Amino acid sequence: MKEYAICIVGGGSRYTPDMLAMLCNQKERFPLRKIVLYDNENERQDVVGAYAEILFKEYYPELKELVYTTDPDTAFSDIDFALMQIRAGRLNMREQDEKIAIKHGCLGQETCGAGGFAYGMRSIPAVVEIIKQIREKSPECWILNYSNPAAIVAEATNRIYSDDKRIINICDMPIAIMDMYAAVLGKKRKDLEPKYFGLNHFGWFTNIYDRETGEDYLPRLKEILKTPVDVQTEPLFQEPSWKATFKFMSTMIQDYDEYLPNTYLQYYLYPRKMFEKQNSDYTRANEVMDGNEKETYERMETIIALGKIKGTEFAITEDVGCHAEYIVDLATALANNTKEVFLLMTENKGIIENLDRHMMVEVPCRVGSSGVEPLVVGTVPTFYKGLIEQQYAYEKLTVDAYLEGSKKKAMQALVLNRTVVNTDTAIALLEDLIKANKEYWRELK
Ligand SMILES: NC(=O)c1ccc[n+]([C@@H]2O[C@H](COP(=O)([O-])OP(=O)(O)OC[C@H]3O[C@@H](n4cnc5c(N)ncnc54)[C@H](O)[C@@H]3O)[C@@H](O)[C@H]2O)c1
Ligand SMILES: O=P(O)(O)OC[C@H]1O[C@H](O[C@H]2[C@H](O)[C@@H](O)[C@@H](O)O[C@@H]2CO)[C@H](O)[C@@H](O)[C@@H]1O
Ligand SMILES: [Mn+2]
Repeated sequence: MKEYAICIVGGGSRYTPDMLAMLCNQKERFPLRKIVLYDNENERQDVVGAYAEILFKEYYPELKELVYTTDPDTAFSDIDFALMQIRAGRLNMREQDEKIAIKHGCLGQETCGAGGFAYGMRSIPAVVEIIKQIREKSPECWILNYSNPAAIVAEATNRIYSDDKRIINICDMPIAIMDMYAAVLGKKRKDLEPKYFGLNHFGWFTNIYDRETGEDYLPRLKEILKTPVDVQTEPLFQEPSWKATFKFMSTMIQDYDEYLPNTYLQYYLYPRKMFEKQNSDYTRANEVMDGNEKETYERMETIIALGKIKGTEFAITEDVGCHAEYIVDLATALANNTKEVFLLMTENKGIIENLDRHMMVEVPCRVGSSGVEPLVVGTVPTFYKGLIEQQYAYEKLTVDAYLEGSKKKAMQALVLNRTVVNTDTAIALLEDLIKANKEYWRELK
């Protein structure tokens, strides 16, 4: 079996340790000769790198090469896959995004509304530059992007690298939701086959079929989920904000009982309610910095001090979470031509007949060694069409604003976002976001 070389871009991410564990677990199916970790911050990369040395010595002795570096030329030479998970501006800029939006009476959220807009304007140049550097060194490698806001990054990369069919944008939220469906049905996620349409963080499940019997569980799931369920599928979901998100799904299903919504629709369909729930002094960024990020780094530092993982409480298990699992499954499908179906972002091209052909939709796609083949959806009803078109216009205008350096388009994008709406708010918000993002955004005129 061919052995591959992969690079994790944003190697200092709090998601990297689980991804590395997943690569160890999957070595039979997806054998590797080289793993590269690349980050633009030395201090972070060195910690994850030192942790990876211990992990691979114990769990992946067959691996020929581990490289951890902040040099892009070293990182991107001779690789078959780049898994990208950068956070331009890190979590302290996420905190700014959230708090500036709240100050203006809007929802403060990482990927939705004004926060997602600000993050998008930082992510586009960073991701575009990294892709350019990767293509100089490894023109054929698969680039699998998780970096958020994925909808905006996908729109930008599709416009800027329109001929490059080896860039794939992916999100784990739909499968995290499917893990929850599987749990309440007493099944495994891989027993289920979804039909889904929409944009990233803005979509609906229309059917959940049993892969073996063909039964559609959607009616049963709607009944079950009208009552809030306590989701236990990921340790992270025990945090108060995730608990509240999954709990709120029941309200959405009671109000809209046609399809099953992505959790992120709560922000667009109930922006006032979501705004009222926020704590302007302590947002999700604070929760993550004080919680998951800190714990992840402390865990790696403890392991480095111990010098071992096996035989300790940190020994890796089969279950390393769906974020890592999904991206490694996707890489495996590309490498081994498995033709598995994934929910991915892809150019519409008629898959959803009554929507713009160039829209970056999130739909089921078959994946094999020749790439991504989206599966037909058909037409979508007026309510969903209206919502999607407005949200896509916001995403498109955000990318236009970046490409043209246009303040007018930036303002128009914000007005179109259902979490902002008012023109005076959009203008004031934009001024504050420009000031906060001086170091990251191109100049808007
Ligand atoms: N698509 C999805 O469903 C999904 C799911 C989870 C996380 N994410 C995304 O994954 C990313 C990582 O999240 P996190 O919470 O681990 O963030 P993090 O801040 O812990 O890690 C991101 C890493 O990227 C590095 N980085 C930033 N800019 C860089 C650049 N230009 N070049 C190289 N490295 C750079 C940072 O130094 C940091 O170590 C974010 O974009 C997040 O939104 C996406
Ligand atoms: O607030 P955060 O940073 O904890 O999460 C924001 C991300 O939420 C989704 O990803 C989930 C994922 O669905 C879940 O399975 C698990 O792996 O945790 C992730 C969050 O930490 C969402 O899809 C991402 O785009 C968000 O960045
Ligand atoms: Mn996502």
